[in-house]
Amino acid sequence: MDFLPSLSNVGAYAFFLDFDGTLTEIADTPTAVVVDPRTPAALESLYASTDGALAIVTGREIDTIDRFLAPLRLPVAGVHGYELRDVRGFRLTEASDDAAGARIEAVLADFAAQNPGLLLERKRGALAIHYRLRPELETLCLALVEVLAAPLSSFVLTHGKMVIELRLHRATKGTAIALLMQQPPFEGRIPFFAGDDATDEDAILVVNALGGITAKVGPGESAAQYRVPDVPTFLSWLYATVGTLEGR
Ligand SMILES: O=P(O)(O)OC[C@H]1O[C@H](O[C@H]2O[C@H](CO)[C@@H](O)[C@H](O)[C@H]2O)[C@H](O)[C@@H](O)[C@@H]1O
Repeated sequence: MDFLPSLSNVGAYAFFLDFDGTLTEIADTPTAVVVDPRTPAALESLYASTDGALAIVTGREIDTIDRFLAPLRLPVAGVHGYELRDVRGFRLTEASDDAAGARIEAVLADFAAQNPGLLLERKRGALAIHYRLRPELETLCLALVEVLAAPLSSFVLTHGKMVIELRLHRATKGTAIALLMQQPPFEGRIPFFAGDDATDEDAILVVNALGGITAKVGPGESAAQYRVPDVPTFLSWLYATVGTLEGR
């Protein structure tokens, strides 16, 4: 896989960027993430230069992204495409089985309480059990979530970076990008996506199919066209891209 080249004619693109592991380094816990102070300014500049064709596409809730990037408020596809904030405002893109989710949440909360270091992240439309501080519990966490999800056809289980997520909906980062690409200011542009994790592959497949550019940040198998070795290198690429725009 080639290294991500610099883009000419940046204004022709629609940018879709993952958050954790792409715009920020992975931290020990979801709340411990630190955003480089240059990043919101760079995103704001890219947003202006593309007439608003920039969205964060993330497993996080939109509110969480707003807090990390404050005071910047960008278009965001949150919880893997379940939440969407675009020119039409905020909406949920799919139905979710919240009643079954509440029953599973109770079991997982109990399990996390009995195993200090495990973190249960409750999101609108998803539950995530983080085992980064207790890596030896990976197999047990996976087995428990599989058992809980097995009787429920409406659930999707994904295994990310030291996290097992149970989605209560069928949206993906790919479906979110496909939706956004059908509306202004994204439509008619060349999609660009960068991401680092397993759930980003849904987005990479859609953007590849739309004739866009895809980049994988960090190691691991990917259908992306280009590779970026790590977060600092991706941020340098982003800052250089924005710097190029400002220097025009
Ligand atoms: O789609 P993303 O923006 O990449 O979000 C994916 C998940 O990111 C968060 O978890 C990951 O990052 C944490 C902070 O660096 C880390 O502690 C954890 O181990 C990672 O899995 C977030 O907490 C999840 O909700 C997102 O789905």
